[in-house]
Amino acid sequence: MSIQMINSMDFEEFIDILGNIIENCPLIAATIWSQRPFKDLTDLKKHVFDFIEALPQSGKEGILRCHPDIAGREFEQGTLTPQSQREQREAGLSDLSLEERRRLGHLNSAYKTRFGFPFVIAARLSDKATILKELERRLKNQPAQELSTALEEVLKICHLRLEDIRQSLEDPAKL
Ligand SMILES: NC(=O)N[C@H]1NC(=O)NC1=O
Repeated sequence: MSIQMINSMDFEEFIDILGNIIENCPLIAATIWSQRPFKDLTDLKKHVFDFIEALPQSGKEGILRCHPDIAGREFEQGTLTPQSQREQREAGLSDLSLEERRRLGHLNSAYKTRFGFPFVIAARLSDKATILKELERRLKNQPAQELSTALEEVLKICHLRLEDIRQSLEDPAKL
C-alpha cells in the first residue's frame, strides 16, 4: 500500500517524491513529513490543506506566486518542473494559435495586475478553450473570492499529483 511506503520514507526520499505536490513549495512537504504517520492519502492531503489554510493572506498569495504562468515563456522553453510541463502540455497549451497566444498573454497580465498573483488553474482538468474562458470569467471576481478560487485550484493540482504518486508507487513501471 502506498501510504505505508510514504510513511516509511526518510526525509530526503519524502521530499524527492512529494516535494512538488504544491508547485515550487517543498516547504509544505518538509513540514508535513514530521506529521507522519498518515492514515491514508486523504489524511495526508488534509495536512497539506490545513497548512495552507493556517497561512496569513500573504502566505496564501505567496503560494500562488510560486506557480508559473499558464503558457508562459518557461513553458515554451520547456524549463518548468516536470509536473507543470506535463500538465500544461496535456491541456493542449503547446499548440496555441498566434491569436490564442496573444489573447492568453493579454489576459494573464491583466489578471496579474488586478490580483497581484498569476492565474492558476488545474490544467489537466481543462483544455485551452476552457482555460481562456475561465481566465476571462475569473478576472471579474472580487479579490477575496478569487484568492479562494485560485487556492481551490492549487488543491486540485495537489490531488492529481498525489494520485500520480500513488500509481507510480503501486506500479513503478508508470514512473
Ligand atoms: N498557473 C498555473 O495554473 N499553473 C499550473 N496549472 C497546472 O495544472 N500546472 C501548473 O503549473
